[in-house]
Amino acid sequence: MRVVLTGGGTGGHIYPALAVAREVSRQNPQAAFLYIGSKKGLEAGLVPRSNIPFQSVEISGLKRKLSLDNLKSLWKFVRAVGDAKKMLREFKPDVVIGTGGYVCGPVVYAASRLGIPTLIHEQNVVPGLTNKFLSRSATRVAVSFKESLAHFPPSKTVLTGNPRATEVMHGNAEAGRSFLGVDNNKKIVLIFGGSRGARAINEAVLSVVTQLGKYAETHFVYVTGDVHFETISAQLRELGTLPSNISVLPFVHNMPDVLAATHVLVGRAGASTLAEITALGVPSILIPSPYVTNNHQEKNARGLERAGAAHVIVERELTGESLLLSLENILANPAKWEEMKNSALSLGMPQAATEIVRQLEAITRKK
Ligand SMILES: CC(=O)N[C@H]1[C@@H](OP(=O)(O)OP(=O)(O)OC[C@H]2O[C@@H](n3ccc(=O)[nH]c3=O)[C@H](O)[C@@H]2O)O[C@H](CO)[C@@H](O)[C@@H]1O
Repeated sequence: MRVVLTGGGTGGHIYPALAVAREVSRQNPQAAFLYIGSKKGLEAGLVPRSNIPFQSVEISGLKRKLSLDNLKSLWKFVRAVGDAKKMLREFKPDVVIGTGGYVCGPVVYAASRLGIPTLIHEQNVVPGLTNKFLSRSATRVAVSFKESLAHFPPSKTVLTGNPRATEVMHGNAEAGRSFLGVDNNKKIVLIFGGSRGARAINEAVLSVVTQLGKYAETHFVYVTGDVHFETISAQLRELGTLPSNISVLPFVHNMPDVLAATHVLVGRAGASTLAEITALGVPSILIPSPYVTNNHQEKNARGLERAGAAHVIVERELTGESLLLSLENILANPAKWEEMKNSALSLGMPQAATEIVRQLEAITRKK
């Protein structure tokens, strides 16, 4: 099978595409892949690490108001469709998979124009603009939540879940612990603010970081996000020596292993993160980003909270103290932790990638 993947901007769009690629490879070791992304998105750095060839088209997002910038974006879109068609004619894929973000637009659209079967995957409850636009021409639409079914044409839309759920099931807790240098007798609390890091979470953690030493049975893995790492490191240096039960990292590239070893997650409520922690049954404290379309992260997070899998702190109420209080509530209460774990597991869809590959096979056979 020859597969073109596209999706970009943030990890939440890129990792699902890579997870589908890995599942295709597991089932079909001869499969060949090409990833088409944007040089400006995180995909330009993340995709080459996974040994999938990467090519780029130039694209920018549309603003909601009519403007000169929008005309430029439209022109870029038309040019990117032309560039994508050339790449597709050369690679000759059997199927094209788009996982959201602006860059998917021209690539999936070009594939449809060339008569190549396409599948788009939507990670969020409320679909992004690009996927809404593409759903008219795509062969199949795969969604992560049943609430999203109503946003897409019923005849071609299926509920699969998010393929990252399957990916993290292949993680190895021992490998995660050994990567972090944490032995078996400590519980791991993992803190990260989505794929780009989150200033508000970083500030809350910084304000209480020197107090973390008192939780001697716990190891804190504090992931700042690449762009924030230098600033945070400088601020931490000013605070003097850090407690020994904390590691500070810019980004984690082996998240399935690290998550498999995680006892409690503190983080944003991006769709892929939630798919991962529900598949594994990791209790969480979620601080949804208020800076996203339709406040969709809070909707994602409240779903977990209603099920009893997470505690939600809205960003305006986030302080170092509110975070510690909420953490203590879980760490000091094993029965509550167990309950949250089981509630998270009840929401998990660990077969998602397998189901998506089944859909891919169905649409390529129909070609
Ligand atoms: C601010 C913003 O626009 N956020 C959106 C973006 O989030 P974002 O990309 O932050 O969110 P997600 O939580 O969906 O995905 C993050 C992915 O990056 C991985 N990861 C993260 C940190 C790290 O150090 N290493 C690592 O591998 C996570 O394990 C996960 O697989 O896309 C999501 C999926 O469309 C949306 O739900 C989010 O609302």
